[in-house]
Amino acid sequence: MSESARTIEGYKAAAARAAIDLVQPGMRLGLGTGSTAAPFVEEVGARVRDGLNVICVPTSEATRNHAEALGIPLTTLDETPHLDLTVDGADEIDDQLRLIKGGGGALLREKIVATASERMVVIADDRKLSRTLGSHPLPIEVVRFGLKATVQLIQALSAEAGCEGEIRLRPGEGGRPFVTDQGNLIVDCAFPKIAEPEVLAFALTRVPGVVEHGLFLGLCDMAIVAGANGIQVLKHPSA
Ligand SMILES: O=C(CO)[C@H](O)[C@H](O)COP(=O)(O)O
Repeated sequence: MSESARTIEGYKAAAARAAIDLVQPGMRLGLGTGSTAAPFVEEVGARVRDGLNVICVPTSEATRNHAEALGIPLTTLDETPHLDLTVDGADEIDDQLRLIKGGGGALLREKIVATASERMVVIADDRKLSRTLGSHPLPIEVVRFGLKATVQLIQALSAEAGCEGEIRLRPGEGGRPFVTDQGNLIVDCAFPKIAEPEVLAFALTRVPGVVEHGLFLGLCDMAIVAGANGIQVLKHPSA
């Protein structure tokens, strides 16, 4: 691993360590997905081994496997429909704590879990901060049926919402498309500048083949962002 990659991993771990201070005994937690959420899951696992009593809902099968291996008590939203806190990563964060998520393909469960939570806290390294969303392609989860028609409609309605760019089906292993935990596909939309995320989000709700999109708007209460100058905590104006 190069020096800069090691540094980025260090920032992710630092953000995860800072977030563990928000966890209180008895909490119902949502556990995010990705390389920044993973050290947070490790932190929760270490606290559980020390006797912390929490119950957690994972946002993906990968996180479920990780949490199970660490002995973290797990539940489901069917058993525990309301959570106290979800801690997750993000692909991009703007200054209003609007997010792009789904780089790891877990956006649907991540959005369901975040929405079921009293608070959502994002942990990230400072490369994820952005003045205007769009430096990371926007992932959209779509059903397999009618893929071409769905992509064309995403293209047309996104253009009306001021966003144009290449839309690619996310590749998976062995030349096959990537398949989400829900059995759907992901298309990644390279929209260089999403000036009005709410307008684009509304446009995408009009596409029947879209299951969910990776714009997380009004969901994130706080972002813990680590970088060369240490940790910065960004709070949503309403939090
Ligand atoms: O949305 C996600 C997974 O669907 C992740 O939170 C996002 O992709 C960030 O991942 P990482 O922490 O590995 O950069």
